[in-house]
Amino acid sequence: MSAKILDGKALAARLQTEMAEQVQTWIPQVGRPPGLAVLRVGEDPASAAYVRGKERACERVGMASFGQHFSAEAPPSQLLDTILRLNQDERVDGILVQLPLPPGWDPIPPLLAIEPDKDVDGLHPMNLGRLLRGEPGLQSCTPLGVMRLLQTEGIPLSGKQAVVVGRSILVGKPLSLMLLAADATVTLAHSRTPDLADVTRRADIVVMAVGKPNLLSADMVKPGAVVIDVGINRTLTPDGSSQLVGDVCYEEVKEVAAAITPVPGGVGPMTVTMLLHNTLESYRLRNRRGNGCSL
Ligand SMILES: NC(=O)C1=CN([C@@H]2O[C@H](COP(=O)(O)OP(=O)(O)OC[C@H]3O[C@@H](n4cnc5c(N)ncnc54)[C@H](OP(=O)(O)O)[C@@H]3O)[C@@H](O)[C@H]2O)C=CC1
Ligand SMILES: Nc1nc(=O)c2c([nH]1)NC[C@@H]1CN(c3ccc(C(=O)N[C@@H](CCC(=O)O)C(=O)O)cc3)C=[N+]21
Ligand SMILES: [Mg+2]
Repeated sequence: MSAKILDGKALAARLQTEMAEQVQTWIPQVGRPPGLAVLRVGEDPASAAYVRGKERACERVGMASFGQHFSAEAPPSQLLDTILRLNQDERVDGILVQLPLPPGWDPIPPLLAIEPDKDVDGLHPMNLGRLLRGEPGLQSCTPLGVMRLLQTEGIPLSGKQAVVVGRSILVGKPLSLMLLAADATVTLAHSRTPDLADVTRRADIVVMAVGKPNLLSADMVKPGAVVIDVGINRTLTPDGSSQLVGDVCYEEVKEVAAAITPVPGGVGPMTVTMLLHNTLESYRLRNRRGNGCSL
């Protein structure tokens, strides 16, 4: 038996089409499109590619993008001043700082400077606190994309054993809180987990968010489990071309799992889509207040 392929790319395309239609109906009521500002520092080629992808997606659904790029040698106060200006800019609904920042740049001051209502990456302590408390607020895009994919595919979470491998503030930790809120029993594993296979073999749902190719092999997966691969790794094939792979031995795990996300085409496109979703949510909240329109 071969696993059902969870097609994040197709779901992302569908959701983006819906959002594009909503944007077109709301622009006349609000008098402007939703706006997203993506801030990038330094010359990391992967970050540059992600930011391009986000800006393209923005334009596809009719949102305005207000990207800015800073040199790694620029004073960090330039980034902070820009954030404070964007906080006040009525055309901007979402602000995000692409991570990681270059060596020597502390991500905490910019993350704290972003107005929580415009924090579409969900990384401000206010929004992380809301997530922890189970209150409404902007939530991190990748975990949100994973949850949306699971829900759309009708995968039950309540009472299930969920194992998340990787405990970053961007992915693993917030995702474990969302799975917990959906009534899964959650285990959060990491590099100091002594016997990872023993932990993952108990799981009904395994999420890999590490950044190590082939870390999850078929013998580590319970037959019939659902496997979500968040990992994005660029590797070289024997013939020297570059290839994108996740954290899962995809070919062998898909023979034991009930369902699996591919890389590319799984979680990645959902991340970008949830960024647009958060920006739209922020736009609606900002324009609902007081002025009698029905967003
Ligand atoms: N598809 C998408 O949309 C996205 C993909 N990614 C990708 O997901 C991956 C994870 O990203 P991110 O969370 O930012 O990464 P981080 O590097 O911040 O975190 C990696 C986590 O993996 C853990 N880890 C490392 N080695 C092992 C191991 N051998 N066994 C178990 N756990 C291990 C680390 O443990 P410890 O805490 O002990 O160090 C850490 O918690 C990357 O490949 C990244 O590119 C990220 C964001 C979005
Ligand atoms: N502040 C911040 N927020 C982030 O959300 C954030 C970040 N920093 N830093 C880096 C990670 C990584 N990330 C991805 C986004 C899209 C794809 C994506 O679209 N992937 C496609 C393939 C893209 C390709 O071909 O290169 C796919 O998996 O199908 C992947 C990874 C967001 N991140
Ligand atoms: Mg993917």
